[in-house]
This record gives sequence, structure tokens and C-alpha cells, in this order.
Amino acid sequence: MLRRRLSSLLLRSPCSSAVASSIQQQHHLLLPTHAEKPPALNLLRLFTSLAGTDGDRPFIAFVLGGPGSGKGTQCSRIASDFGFSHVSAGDLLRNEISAGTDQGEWILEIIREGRIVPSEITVELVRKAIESSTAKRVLIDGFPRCEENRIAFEKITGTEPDLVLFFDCPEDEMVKRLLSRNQGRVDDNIETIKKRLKVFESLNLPVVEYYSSRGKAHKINATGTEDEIFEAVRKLFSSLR
Ligand SMILES: Nc1ncnc2c1ncn2[C@@H]1O[C@H](COP(=O)(O)OP(=O)(O)OP(=O)(O)O)[C@@H](O)[C@H]1O
Ligand SMILES: O=c1ccn([C@@H]2O[C@H](COP(=O)(O)O)[C@@H](O)[C@H]2O)c(=O)[nH]1
Ligand SMILES: [Mg+2]
Repeated sequence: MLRRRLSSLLLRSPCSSAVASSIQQQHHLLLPTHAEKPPALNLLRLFTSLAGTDGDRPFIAFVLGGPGSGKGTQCSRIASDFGFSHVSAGDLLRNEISAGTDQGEWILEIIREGRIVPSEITVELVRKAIESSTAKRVLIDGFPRCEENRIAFEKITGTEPDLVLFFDCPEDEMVKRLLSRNQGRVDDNIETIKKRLKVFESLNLPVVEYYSSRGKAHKINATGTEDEIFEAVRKLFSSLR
């Protein structure tokens, strides 16, 4: 059923080529939960880079999860409790729209349709935001959205994230949260939400799977209260101190 729905997806984003291959796959996420310990070697690497001894770039954590899974909410808390700068890719794109440029108009249409903005735009915005941040630790919220984004980021910046957080939330809960968000977002309507969920499943989950296979992704159960979820997040980040 899901495969049939995904097969009927007609995406005009540069990530669309990934749809065909990803719908052939089952999305079995073999991620460690916050309760399980990440591999020891990984912890050592994370510890040294979080402590700022890994060259001159900041510690980078990608924060992924479906629409409405609570990425922004949890990132704000991580930022204030653990001294991270919070870079939301969606906010960077919405800033472009607010600036009223031609590019902004085009981005607005893509967001309205729940599609993915081309990598050359987003990677540049994210790269500049990382570069201009003075923080030693940076959260990148809602990016990379697809394998093409990921590959473009790694190629252009010559770096990989140190950690990937994945907020795992059931679809019905995400829909409920988005429909009551009331922030006037053009994409918080049921029609666009359905498209965003399909794009998440077909294009964003493969990115999580990629980082999972490299031992970098940590799955957090994103159901429950904000406090309960943050407790799990806090445990993970405390173990990296
Ligand atoms: N644990 C929670 N329980 C109930 N509501 C929540 C929870 N966490 C966040 N919310 C609410 O759900 C909505 C979506 O949360 P948030 O904006 O953090 O999600 P997001 O993953 O950043 O979504 P998007 O991908 O659309 O930007 C917000 O209104 C937020 O206040
Ligand atoms: O890397 C990105 C991030 C976001 N988009 C587009 O923006 C909307 C909203 O993003 P949120 O993270 O939910 O704020 C998303 O649905 C995409 O259309 C993007 O293209 N690339
Ligand atoms: Mg958000």
C-alpha cells in the first residue's frame, strides 16, 4: 500500500531520482536507541570533537525526523542546555522568502508543495550559517533532506556530521501536532502535510539509514511530552561531554 502510494509520487525536485531507488527498499531502521550505548570507538571520537580538539571546525550534529516530530522544539532546548548554535534549514529558506527576492518566490512555491529545494541553494545557506557561527557546536535542524543534499554538503564542505539525531514519531502524532501548530506556515495544511510525509519517507529516511550504517545516527523515541523526550536527548548529550 505504502509502496503503491510512493510509486505514484511525482516529484520535480532534484532529489527525485532517489525516489525510484528508495521505494524499492524497505526502511528497516537499525538504529541504536538512546538507551543503548553507541560503539566505544565512536564515543571516543565524539568526545574529542565535542571537546573542541578536532581541528578548527565546530562539532556538527544533524537533527532529522519527520515533519512535526519535534526537531525545532528539541533543538531549542539542546541549544540552551548544551551550548549549541541552532541552524534550522527551513528557517534559512523562510528567511529568503521574507527577504522578497525572486529566489524567495520560487522557494515559497517549493515549500508550499512540500518538495525539496535544490541542494545548491540549501547547502550554501547552511554552509554560510556554520561558517558565521562562533559556537563550537552546531545543530543543523532539518537538513540534509535527501541523499543528494547529503552528498552535496559533504562534497562542498569536505566534512561529515559528528552525530545525527533522529526523532522517531508515528505519522498520526506528527499530523496532529502540525495541524495545531498555528504558526501560519504555508505548509501546515493537510494536503501539504501528506506530501511532506511522503517525501520524508522516500527521501529523508535513506539519509538516516546511511548515517546509521556509519554508526553516527541515534534514534530518539519522539512520542511523549517535550520533557520526556528531552530527558532522552539529555542522556545522549551528557554521555558526550
Ligand atoms: N512532545 C510533544 N508533544 C506535543 N506537541 C509537541 C511536542 N513536541 C513539539 N510539539 C509541538 O508540535 C509542533 C511541531 O513541533 P516542531 O515545530 O518542533 O516540529 P519540527 O520537527 O521542527 O517540524 P517541521 O519539520 O515542520 O519544522 C509544535 O507546535 C510544537 O510545539
Ligand atoms: O534542507 C531543507 C529544509 C527544508 N526544506 C523545505 O522547507 C520546508 C520546511 O522545512 P522544515 O524543516 O519543516 O521547517 C520543507 O518541507 C521543504 O519544502 C528543504 O527543501 N530543504
Ligand atoms: Mg522545524
